[in-house]
Amino acid sequence: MNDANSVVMECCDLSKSYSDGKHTVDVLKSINLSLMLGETAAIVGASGSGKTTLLNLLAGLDLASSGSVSLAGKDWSSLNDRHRSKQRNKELGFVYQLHHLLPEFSALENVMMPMLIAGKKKSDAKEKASNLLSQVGLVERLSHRPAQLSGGERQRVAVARSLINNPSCVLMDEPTGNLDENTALEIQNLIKTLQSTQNMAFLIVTHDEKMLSWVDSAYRLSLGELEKIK
Ligand SMILES: Nc1ncnc2c1ncn2[C@@H]1O[C@H](COP(=O)(O)OP(=O)(O)OP(=O)(O)O)[C@@H](O)[C@H]1O
Repeated sequence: MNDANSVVMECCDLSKSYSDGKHTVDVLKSINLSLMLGETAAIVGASGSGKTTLLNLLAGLDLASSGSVSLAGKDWSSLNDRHRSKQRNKELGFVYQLHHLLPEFSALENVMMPMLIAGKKKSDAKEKASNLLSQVGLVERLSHRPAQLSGGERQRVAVARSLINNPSCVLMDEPTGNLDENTALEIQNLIKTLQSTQNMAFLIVTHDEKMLSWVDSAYRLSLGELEKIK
Protein backbone atom coordinates (compact mmCIF):
# COMPACT_ATOMS: atom_id res chain seq x y z
CA MET A 1 0.00 0.00 0.00
CA ASN A 2 2.57 2.53 -1.11
CA ASP A 3 1.25 4.19 -4.24
CA ALA A 4 1.17 7.97 -4.13
CA ASN A 5 -2.39 9.36 -4.26
CA SER A 6 -3.86 6.09 -3.12
CA VAL A 7 -6.70 5.95 -0.64
CA VAL A 8 -5.53 4.63 2.72
CA MET A 9 -8.75 4.76 4.67
CA GLU A 10 -12.28 5.14 3.48
CA CYS A 11 -15.65 5.15 5.14
CA CYS A 12 -18.87 5.07 3.18
CA ASP A 13 -22.27 5.94 4.64
CA LEU A 14 -21.02 4.98 8.08
CA SER A 15 -23.64 5.07 10.82
CA LYS A 16 -23.59 4.02 14.43
CA SER A 17 -26.53 3.84 16.82
CA TYR A 18 -26.71 2.66 20.38
CA SER A 19 -29.86 1.16 21.74
CA ASP A 20 -30.83 0.06 25.23
CA GLY A 21 -33.91 -1.74 23.95
CA LYS A 22 -36.20 1.24 24.61
CA HIS A 23 -34.29 4.18 23.17
CA THR A 24 -31.99 4.46 20.19
CA VAL A 25 -29.31 7.13 19.94
CA ASP A 26 -27.93 7.81 16.46
CA VAL A 27 -24.37 8.85 17.26
CA LEU A 28 -22.96 8.86 13.72
CA LYS A 29 -25.11 9.51 10.68
CA SER A 30 -23.96 8.52 7.23
CA ILE A 31 -20.33 9.59 7.52
CA ASN A 32 -18.18 9.66 4.38
CA LEU A 33 -14.44 10.17 4.69
CA SER A 34 -11.46 9.38 2.54
CA LEU A 35 -7.83 9.67 3.57
CA MET A 36 -5.00 9.57 1.04
CA LEU A 37 -1.43 8.45 1.55
CA GLY A 38 0.62 11.49 2.62
CA GLU A 39 -2.45 13.41 3.80
CA THR A 40 -2.85 14.91 7.26
CA ALA A 41 -6.46 15.49 8.27
CA ALA A 42 -8.06 16.80 11.44
CA ILE A 43 -11.50 16.19 12.91
CA VAL A 44 -12.80 18.70 15.42
CA GLY A 45 -15.95 18.35 17.43
CA ALA A 46 -17.46 19.23 20.77
CA SER A 47 -17.54 16.82 23.67
CA GLY A 48 -20.13 14.14 22.99
CA SER A 49 -20.17 14.73 19.23
CA GLY A 50 -19.03 11.16 18.52
CA LYS A 51 -15.27 11.52 18.00
CA THR A 52 -14.32 8.50 20.10
CA THR A 53 -17.08 6.43 18.52
CA LEU A 54 -15.78 7.35 15.06
CA LEU A 55 -12.16 6.56 15.96
CA ASN A 56 -13.20 3.17 17.34
CA LEU A 57 -14.98 2.37 14.08
CA LEU A 58 -12.04 3.59 11.97
CA ALA A 59 -9.69 1.40 14.02
CA GLY A 60 -11.95 -1.65 13.71
CA LEU A 61 -12.39 -1.75 17.48
CA ASP A 62 -16.15 -1.50 17.10
CA LEU A 63 -18.41 -2.36 14.18
CA ALA A 64 -20.74 0.01 12.37
CA SER A 65 -24.55 -0.25 12.49
CA SER A 66 -24.47 0.32 8.72
CA GLY A 67 -21.99 1.46 6.10
CA SER A 68 -18.38 0.41 5.81
CA VAL A 69 -14.82 1.30 6.82
CA SER A 70 -11.83 0.03 4.92
CA LEU A 71 -8.17 0.38 5.73
CA ALA A 72 -5.42 -0.41 3.21
CA GLY A 73 -8.00 -2.02 0.94
CA LYS A 74 -9.57 -4.27 3.55
CA ASP A 75 -13.04 -3.80 4.98
CA TRP A 76 -13.05 -4.30 8.77
CA SER A 77 -16.33 -6.23 8.56
CA SER A 78 -14.74 -8.83 6.27
CA LEU A 79 -12.09 -9.76 8.86
CA ASN A 80 -12.41 -12.02 11.89
CA ASP A 81 -11.01 -10.95 15.29
CA ARG A 82 -7.55 -12.40 14.69
CA HIS A 83 -7.19 -10.80 11.26
CA ARG A 84 -8.51 -7.50 12.62
CA SER A 85 -5.77 -7.46 15.28
CA LYS A 86 -3.19 -8.31 12.65
CA GLN A 87 -4.44 -5.58 10.32
CA ARG A 88 -4.43 -3.05 13.19
CA ASN A 89 -0.86 -3.96 14.15
CA LYS A 90 0.37 -3.77 10.55
CA GLU A 91 -1.52 -0.82 9.11
CA LEU A 92 -2.41 1.49 12.03
CA GLY A 93 -0.42 3.56 14.49
CA PHE A 94 -2.09 5.08 17.54
CA VAL A 95 -1.29 8.12 19.63
CA TYR A 96 -3.67 8.87 22.49
CA GLN A 97 -4.08 11.85 24.80
CA LEU A 98 -2.56 9.72 27.54
CA HIS A 99 0.54 8.04 26.18
CA HIS A 100 -0.37 4.44 27.23
CA LEU A 101 3.30 3.47 27.51
CA LEU A 102 4.07 0.36 29.54
CA PRO A 103 5.60 1.64 32.79
CA GLU A 104 7.94 -1.31 33.42
CA PHE A 105 9.64 -1.01 30.01
CA SER A 106 12.19 1.50 28.75
CA ALA A 107 11.44 4.02 25.99
CA LEU A 108 13.33 1.77 23.55
CA GLU A 109 11.40 -1.36 24.58
CA ASN A 110 8.06 0.45 24.39
CA VAL A 111 8.79 1.55 20.82
CA MET A 112 10.03 -1.94 19.83
CA MET A 113 6.88 -3.65 21.14
CA PRO A 114 4.52 -3.41 18.10
CA MET A 115 7.31 -4.69 15.85
CA LEU A 116 7.97 -7.66 18.15
CA ILE A 117 4.22 -8.37 18.25
CA ALA A 118 4.36 -8.41 14.43
CA GLY A 119 6.90 -11.22 14.75
CA LYS A 120 9.94 -9.27 13.55
CA LYS A 121 13.51 -9.94 14.73
CA LYS A 122 14.52 -8.32 18.03
CA SER A 123 17.73 -6.89 16.56
CA ASP A 124 15.80 -5.25 13.71
CA ALA A 125 13.19 -3.86 16.11
CA LYS A 126 15.96 -2.46 18.31
CA GLU A 127 17.66 -0.73 15.40
CA LYS A 128 14.41 0.72 14.02
CA ALA A 129 13.23 1.87 17.46
CA SER A 130 16.58 3.59 18.14
CA ASN A 131 16.36 5.38 14.80
CA LEU A 132 12.80 6.53 15.47
CA LEU A 133 13.65 7.73 18.98
CA SER A 134 16.55 9.64 17.54
CA GLN A 135 14.18 11.15 14.93
CA VAL A 136 11.88 12.41 17.71
CA GLY A 137 14.85 13.89 19.61
CA LEU A 138 15.21 11.26 22.33
CA VAL A 139 18.47 9.57 21.42
CA GLU A 140 19.74 10.15 24.96
CA ARG A 141 16.63 8.73 26.64
CA LEU A 142 16.54 5.20 25.21
CA SER A 143 16.84 3.40 28.53
CA HIS A 144 14.58 5.75 30.52
CA ARG A 145 11.29 4.37 31.76
CA PRO A 146 8.11 6.44 31.22
CA ALA A 147 8.19 7.73 34.83
CA GLN A 148 11.67 9.13 34.20
CA LEU A 149 10.49 11.17 31.22
CA SER A 150 8.65 14.49 30.96
CA GLY A 151 5.07 14.60 29.59
CA GLY A 152 6.30 15.87 26.23
CA GLU A 153 9.04 13.21 26.07
CA ARG A 154 6.50 10.49 26.85
CA GLN A 155 4.32 11.71 24.02
CA ARG A 156 7.36 11.69 21.69
CA VAL A 157 7.94 8.04 22.62
CA ALA A 158 4.27 7.32 21.86
CA VAL A 159 4.65 9.00 18.46
CA ALA A 160 7.81 6.96 17.71
CA ARG A 161 5.96 3.78 18.74
CA SER A 162 3.06 4.60 16.42
CA LEU A 163 5.43 4.64 13.42
CA ILE A 164 7.46 1.48 14.04
CA ASN A 165 5.52 -0.88 11.75
CA ASN A 166 5.35 1.65 8.89
CA PRO A 167 1.57 1.86 9.16
CA SER A 168 -0.59 3.21 6.34
CA CYS A 169 -2.31 5.50 8.79
CA VAL A 170 -1.69 6.99 12.24
CA LEU A 171 -4.76 7.86 14.33
CA MET A 172 -4.12 10.56 16.92
CA ASP A 173 -6.71 11.17 19.62
CA GLU A 174 -6.06 14.57 21.24
CA PRO A 175 -2.28 14.07 20.94
CA THR A 176 -1.54 17.39 22.64
CA GLY A 177 -4.54 17.45 24.99
CA ASN A 178 -2.63 16.56 28.13
CA LEU A 179 0.33 18.90 27.59
CA ASP A 180 1.06 22.52 28.48
CA GLU A 181 1.02 25.04 25.66
CA ASN A 182 4.74 25.01 24.82
CA THR A 183 5.02 21.24 24.95
CA ALA A 184 1.87 20.93 22.85
CA LEU A 185 3.50 23.19 20.27
CA GLU A 186 6.62 20.99 20.26
CA ILE A 187 4.53 17.87 19.59
CA GLN A 188 2.58 19.72 16.92
CA ASN A 189 5.86 20.69 15.23
CA LEU A 190 7.04 17.09 15.47
CA ILE A 191 3.86 15.87 13.75
CA LYS A 192 4.37 18.51 11.05
CA THR A 193 7.93 17.31 10.44
CA LEU A 194 6.87 13.68 10.33
CA GLN A 195 4.06 14.54 7.97
CA SER A 196 6.60 15.66 5.40
CA THR A 197 8.97 12.72 5.87
CA GLN A 198 6.71 9.69 6.39
CA ASN A 199 4.77 8.04 3.62
CA MET A 200 1.51 7.53 5.50
CA ALA A 201 -1.71 9.33 6.43
CA PHE A 202 -2.29 11.09 9.75
CA LEU A 203 -5.75 11.63 11.21
CA ILE A 204 -5.84 13.90 14.24
CA VAL A 205 -8.93 14.20 16.41
CA THR A 206 -8.64 17.36 18.45
CA HIS A 207 -10.32 20.18 20.33
CA ASP A 208 -7.44 22.42 19.28
CA GLU A 209 -8.70 24.52 16.38
CA LYS A 210 -5.17 25.96 15.90
CA MET A 211 -4.24 22.68 14.22
CA LEU A 212 -6.70 23.48 11.44
CA SER A 213 -4.26 26.04 10.04
CA TRP A 214 -1.61 23.53 8.95
CA VAL A 215 -3.38 20.24 8.23
CA ASP A 216 -4.23 19.37 4.61
CA SER A 217 -7.91 18.82 5.27
CA ALA A 218 -10.30 19.22 8.16
CA TYR A 219 -13.77 18.16 9.20
CA ARG A 220 -16.21 19.14 11.93
CA LEU A 221 -18.27 16.46 13.63
CA SER A 222 -21.51 17.88 14.92
CA LEU A 223 -24.76 16.13 15.88
CA GLY A 224 -23.41 12.95 14.32
CA GLU A 225 -22.68 14.50 10.94
CA LEU A 226 -19.28 15.16 9.43
CA GLU A 227 -18.84 18.39 7.53
CA LYS A 228 -15.71 19.17 5.50
CA ILE A 229 -14.40 22.56 6.59
CA LYS A 230 -11.01 22.59 4.83
N1 LIG B 1 -21.66 2.31 24.50
C1 LIG B 1 -22.50 3.35 24.41
N2 LIG B 1 -23.83 3.20 24.65
C2 LIG B 1 -24.68 4.24 24.54
N3 LIG B 1 -24.32 5.49 24.19
C3 LIG B 1 -23.01 5.70 23.94
C4 LIG B 1 -22.03 4.66 24.03
N4 LIG B 1 -20.81 5.18 23.72
C5 LIG B 1 -21.03 6.50 23.45
N5 LIG B 1 -22.34 6.81 23.58
C6 LIG B 1 -22.94 8.13 23.33
O1 LIG B 1 -22.53 8.56 22.07
C7 LIG B 1 -22.27 9.98 22.08
C8 LIG B 1 -20.87 10.24 21.53
O2 LIG B 1 -19.89 9.75 22.44
P1 LIG B 1 -18.32 9.84 22.13
O3 LIG B 1 -17.62 9.28 23.31
O4 LIG B 1 -18.06 9.24 20.81
O5 LIG B 1 -18.13 11.43 22.05
P2 LIG B 1 -16.78 12.31 21.98
O6 LIG B 1 -16.98 13.30 20.89
O7 LIG B 1 -15.60 11.41 21.87
O8 LIG B 1 -16.79 13.02 23.38
P3 LIG B 1 -15.54 13.53 24.30
O9 LIG B 1 -14.84 14.60 23.51
O10 LIG B 1 -16.24 14.06 25.51
O11 LIG B 1 -14.71 12.32 24.59
C9 LIG B 1 -22.49 10.44 23.50
O12 LIG B 1 -23.77 11.04 23.57
C10 LIG B 1 -22.44 9.17 24.32
O13 LIG B 1 -23.26 9.26 25.44
